[in-house]
Amino acid sequence: MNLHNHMEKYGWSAKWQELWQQSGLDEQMRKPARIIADHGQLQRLITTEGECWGRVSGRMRHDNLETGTLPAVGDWVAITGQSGEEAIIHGIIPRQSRISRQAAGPITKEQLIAANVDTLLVVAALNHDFNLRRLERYIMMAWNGGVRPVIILSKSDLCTDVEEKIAMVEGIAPGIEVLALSAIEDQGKALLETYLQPGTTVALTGSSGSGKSTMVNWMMGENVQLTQSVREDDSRGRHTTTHREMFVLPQGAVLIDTPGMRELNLWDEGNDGLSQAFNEIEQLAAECRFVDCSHTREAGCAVKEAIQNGSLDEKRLNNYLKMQKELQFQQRKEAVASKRRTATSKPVSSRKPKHSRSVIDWEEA
Ligand SMILES: Nc1nc2c(ncn2[C@@H]2O[C@H](COP(=O)(O)OP(=O)(O)OP(=O)(O)O)[C@@H](O)[C@H]2O)c(=O)[nH]1
Ligand SMILES: [Zn+2]
Repeated sequence: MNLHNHMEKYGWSAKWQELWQQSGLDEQMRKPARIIADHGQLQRLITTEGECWGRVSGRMRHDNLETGTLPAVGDWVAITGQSGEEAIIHGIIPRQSRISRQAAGPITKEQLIAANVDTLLVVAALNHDFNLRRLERYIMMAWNGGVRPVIILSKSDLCTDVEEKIAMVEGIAPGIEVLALSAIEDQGKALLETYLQPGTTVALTGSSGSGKSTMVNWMMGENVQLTQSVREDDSRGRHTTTHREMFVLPQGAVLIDTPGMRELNLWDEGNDGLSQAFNEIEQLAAECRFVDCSHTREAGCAVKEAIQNGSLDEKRLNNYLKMQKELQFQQRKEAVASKRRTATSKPVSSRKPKHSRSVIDWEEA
C-alpha cells in the first residue's frame, strides 16, 4: 500500500512532496504530517501511518518567541517519533495560503485561523443575515491570505427573490462565484460539490446561524459521527463552530470549520486583497485628476462621479475606505513595532504594548 495514502486523503500531493524536499525539513528520520486539530499544547496529526497526537518541540517553542510561528490547523509539518507514541513537531513547510485576522489584544499580531486553504466558502443566509458590507470583509480576508472566496447564499427556501439577491452579491463580488442553496430542501448540492473535489482544502465561515452546521450535515449524509456530535452540541445550546477541526468529506475535499468570527479585524499578508476585492474602485481611482485623491471632495474625482451616475454604490465606497484605513493603521503599528524590535534585542513577547487596539464590531456594521 502507498504509504502516503492517508495523507493524500488530507491533501498531500506531488506539489507538497516537492515543497517538503525544498524545505530542508526532510532530514534524518523526519516525516511529513498535517495538523488536523489544534488543542493548544497538543496537536492532532495525520501521518503516513494514520492519526496520532503530537506536540511542538522545545526548540520550536523557543524560536516562536522571535518568529511568532506556531503550527495551525491545515499546516504541513515535519515530525519525528515511533508509531504509537506522541510525535514531536519540528518545523512547518512554508504555507501556501492562509486564513487569518488580527488577533484580539493590544499588540498588532496575526491570528492564524487555518493554513493552506484553497477555497473559503462564505455562508450567508438569504433571509435575515444579508449584509453586503460583511461579505466584502470576508472576501478581503480570503484574498489577503491568497485564498479563493466563494459565496454561498443559504436557506434559499426562505427567500422569494433569490435571483435578485444573487445579482446584488455579484455586484460587490467581482470575479467571485455566488451560489444559492437550501440544505433543508436539498437544492443546489451539485453546484456546491464542484468546490469539493478530492485533494482540495476548503474552509467554511459565516455568521452564527447562517446554516453552516446544517450544510455540513447535508454534505456528510446521514449516520456520520460528526452529525451526531453536531446535534449533541446544538442541544446544549453551544456554538458548534468554536472548536475548529478538519475532516474529509465524502465528496473528497478536506473541510476546515473556522471558529465564529464576530470580530473580524483584517490582517494583510501583502497579497493586496483590497485591490482584488474592490478592483473596479481602484480602476476608477486611476482616472481621478489627483493621484492622491481621497475620493471625498476633490474636483475631477472619477469615483465620486461613478456614485453620482449610479454605477457605484456609496456604501461600497465607504466600506472600501474604512478597510483601507484599517490596513494602513495596522501597517503603521507594524512599522513602529518592528523599529522597536530592532532597537531593543528583547524577544517580541516581552514588549510592552504602547497603543490599545480599537475594536471594530463589524457584525453590526
Ligand atoms: N429554512 C431553512 N433553515 C435552515 C437551512 N439551513 C439551516 N437552517 C436553520 O438555521 C438554523 C441555524 O443553522 P445552523 O446550521 O445551526 O447554523 P450555523 O451557521 O452552523 O450556526 P453556528 O453553529 O452558531 O455558527 C437552524 O435552525 C437550521 O435548521 C435551510 O436551508 N433552510
Ligand atoms: Zn477620486
